[in-house]
Amino acid sequence: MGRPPNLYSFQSIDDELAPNLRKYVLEQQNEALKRHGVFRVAVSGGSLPKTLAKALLAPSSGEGDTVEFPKWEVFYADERCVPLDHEDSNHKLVKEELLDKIPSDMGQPKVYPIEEQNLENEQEVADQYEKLLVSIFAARDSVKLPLFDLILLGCGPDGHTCSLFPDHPLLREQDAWVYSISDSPKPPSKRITLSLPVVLHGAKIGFVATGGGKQEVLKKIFETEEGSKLPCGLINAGAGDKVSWFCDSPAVENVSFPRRGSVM
Ligand SMILES: O=C1O[C@H](COP(=O)(O)O)[C@@H](O)[C@H](O)[C@H]1O
Repeated sequence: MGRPPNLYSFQSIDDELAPNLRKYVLEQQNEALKRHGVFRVAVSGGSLPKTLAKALLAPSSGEGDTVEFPKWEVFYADERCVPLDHEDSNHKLVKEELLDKIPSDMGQPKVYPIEEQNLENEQEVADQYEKLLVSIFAARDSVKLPLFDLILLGCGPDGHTCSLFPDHPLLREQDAWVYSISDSPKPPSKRITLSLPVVLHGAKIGFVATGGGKQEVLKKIFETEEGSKLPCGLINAGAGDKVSWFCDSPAVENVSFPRRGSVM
């Protein structure tokens, strides 16, 4: 590993974590817009969308602090193979927590959910999503991997992220951009997920992990050999300082890993 990941710890989610997450996301947005006029971001489900909404729906404080939603392209880091209005759908969650709450004068991002045909065939869903990514990320030139400007991830209490689970054979897969999983230890069992190489290739990777329920796994990830082999640990090891963790105090109370101050 080159330089270590950035670990931020905040006392309050509303007053500190969310404004810092906003600053971080908008830094990536502004850089991406300068680079290629579009901001391509992959988002997760779980607890992330709620915190992300707190960050992004706050009023702008001036230049450089504007969320330019119409220039965003939103993809899913993982998705469950269920209809888009099913309560297990990550898209439904992101829609309800964030997209539906965007004031109309801000405009909407372009969102890329999974296709709803053939949901019973998870491999088909993964293939369709990969085809979509190829049409966008490899429209002009062939590329080995899609380059997301930002990938926003959660961390499960078992150290999983996206739908990449501890000790699962998917962690060793290198060839496809999107994989299906039919034996997810966390229900629902059928899902699709970005591959580990795709996540590691992201320009920036931001984790959001909050609450005391994450403390044990974060201690493991940041302090132990065993934890460095968990999916989140593999991303820390493989992507180094491209990775930033946004945590609250209860999540990292006993984690002895150097913290950074604020993003500001
Ligand atoms: O199943 C999933 O879990 C992870 C972690 O969720 P959290 O609630 O512990 O933050 C999430 O990032 C992923 O998108 C989701 O499908």
